[in-house]
Amino acid sequence: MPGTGSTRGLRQRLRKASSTVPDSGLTGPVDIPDPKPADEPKDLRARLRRMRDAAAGTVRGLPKVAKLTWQASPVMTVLILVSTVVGGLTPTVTAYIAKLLLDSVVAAVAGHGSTGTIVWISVFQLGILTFTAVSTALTNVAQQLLQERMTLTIRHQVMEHASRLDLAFFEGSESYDLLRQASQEAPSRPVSMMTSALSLVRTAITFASMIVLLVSVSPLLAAVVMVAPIPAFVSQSKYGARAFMLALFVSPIRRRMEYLSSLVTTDTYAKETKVFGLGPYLVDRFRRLGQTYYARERELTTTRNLVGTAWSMLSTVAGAGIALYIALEAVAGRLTIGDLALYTSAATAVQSSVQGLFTGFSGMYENNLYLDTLYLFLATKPTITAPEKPRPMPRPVLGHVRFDEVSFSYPGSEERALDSVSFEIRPGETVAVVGRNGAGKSTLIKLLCRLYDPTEGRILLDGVDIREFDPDELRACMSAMFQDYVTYQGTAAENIGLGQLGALEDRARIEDSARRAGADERIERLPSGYDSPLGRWFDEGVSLSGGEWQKIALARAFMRDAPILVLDEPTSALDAQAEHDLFARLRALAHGRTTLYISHRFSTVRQAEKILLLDHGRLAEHGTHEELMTLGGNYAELFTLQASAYLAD
Ligand SMILES: Nc1ncnc2c1ncn2[C@@H]1O[C@H](COP(=O)(O)OP(=O)(O)OP(=O)(O)O)[C@@H](O)[C@H]1O
Repeated sequence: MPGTGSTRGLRQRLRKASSTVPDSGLTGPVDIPDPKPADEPKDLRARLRRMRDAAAGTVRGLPKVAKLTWQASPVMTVLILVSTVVGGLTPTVTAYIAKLLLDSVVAAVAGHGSTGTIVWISVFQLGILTFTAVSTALTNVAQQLLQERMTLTIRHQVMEHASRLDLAFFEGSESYDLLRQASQEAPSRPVSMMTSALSLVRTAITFASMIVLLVSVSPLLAAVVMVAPIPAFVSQSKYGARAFMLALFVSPIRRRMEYLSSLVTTDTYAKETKVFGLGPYLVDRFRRLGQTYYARERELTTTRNLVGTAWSMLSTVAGAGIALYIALEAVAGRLTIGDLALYTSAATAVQSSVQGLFTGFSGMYENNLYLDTLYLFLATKPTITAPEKPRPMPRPVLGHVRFDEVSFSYPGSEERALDSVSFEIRPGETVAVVGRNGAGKSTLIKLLCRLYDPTEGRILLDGVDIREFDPDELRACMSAMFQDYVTYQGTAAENIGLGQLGALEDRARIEDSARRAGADERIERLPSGYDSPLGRWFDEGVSLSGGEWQKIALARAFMRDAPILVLDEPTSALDAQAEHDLFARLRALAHGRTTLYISHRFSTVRQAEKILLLDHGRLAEHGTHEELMTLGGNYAELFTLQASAYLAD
């Protein structure tokens, strides 16, 4: 099996697996590479060496899991441990009792044994069986409860950690897989890992105790039992590694299939898929991907099982020969009938132990891989944190903003989204940011809210570098509405109230914010007013129009009585009247607070006290509308372009 579970190795494997299918699934080939790894070990020794490495990596992962399990419930952990040891010894004890029983029956038949002994052995056998049944039931209960508890604990940890991570983590494409796996796949893994590890221990105990028992009866038998499963072992080790590689290759294919499926089955995409007639095409792509995936899986599963069976037939034939030999030995009186029975059950138990060792081990290996993603996720540290001694926020915050030679590139990108941008916004000023698509307007806002830190330069609030404040406190003095605002599946009141958690239940304030955003009239017409559920998750949820949703998002931004207000295209979905009304109100609303808004509509832009024009990340022009028009530059050109569209003739 490939490599150990080091963090770097895991990242590489994840990347390699996702790069096996370069296309999005929408076009391109639908093939899956042959799961036969290029560096597949050629001989048994190499395979064993690789397995040993993998085992070492997997075993290293155990202490962490044991700690997690112990933290979740010490009692259940002990219960499971005890039952594992007991469970491991049971087959051996049962086989030995069966041998004793047979021998005493034979002795009694021959006339030199007592029925009393037989009764005692039977009672003992019943005791063992009852004990096994009870301990199995208890283990199942403990395992299920532990599973639930661990899943909750880990999901809680993942959520808590995710809520602390930077925006960069969520916007980066590499982190996507990590977050998905950590939140969806990992929570159930620690218990599975423990279960696999314990079943491995149980199997090992059975194996060892059987061998010890057999050695005491006949060392030759013990040797035979150990040698017989080797062929099966060989084939398992070969195909186990391939199955793992296939699972790794298949995971990106499955993700693409999920995506294709969601395009056809999700309401948000339904309009486009219907109008563009994409349905049959997407369904066909899904089908073809599914077929390839199935063909690979079928090939491997069939070969694995057929070859595996052929090899284990060797074991079976050898086993049958030996059974015959032992039977003859028993007839000759050199072994007892009990020994014969013992050999039969031992051979079966050891054979299935070998199988169990593999299943247990590959289970652990796989679980460990997922757990690595969990640890990797939990080890991701946010970079935007409060300094050791954060500077207290000024009281009151005046809202004096200064960008000082600010440059910024997104992580992993060479291009500068902002390039040496310097400007100043005086307290209470209303500033509009304009520029073509991709000019860096939204980026500027993200930096101001400290969702990212500048690569160079600094941003000052009331004369202090914003990195000196606690980011949470800084954000508490800002309110924002983003381009891709959230439409919460909640009531109208909740949708607005979430803008200021402390006032989530403050109906008067919520209604006031709605009024300021121009959302009040629509909300009052809803069946249950502010208590009407919005969105389609609810049976009676109301579907709002794009503009109506935007007004709700604006109302949420107005909930906060913040000295700095940031709005990214606040009127993109509003009708002309609503936009006009909003800006009329905004002037009153913005009074005394610094307001920064992005807009492509020059009718609203011209009302700002200052206009910043970004061009390819650089601040190309700034000034009032009149100043920029007189300048006759880019702004004047864009403004005239838009205005001329209205005055075509
Ligand atoms: N999360 C991100 N990771 C990498 N690059 C990004 C990211 N977000 C934006 N960019 C890039 O940064 C540049 C500026 O993007 P930004 O969103 O600031 O533009 P914008 O002026 O707001 O555009 P628009 O008018 O279309 O909203 C773009 O070239 C974009 O491709």
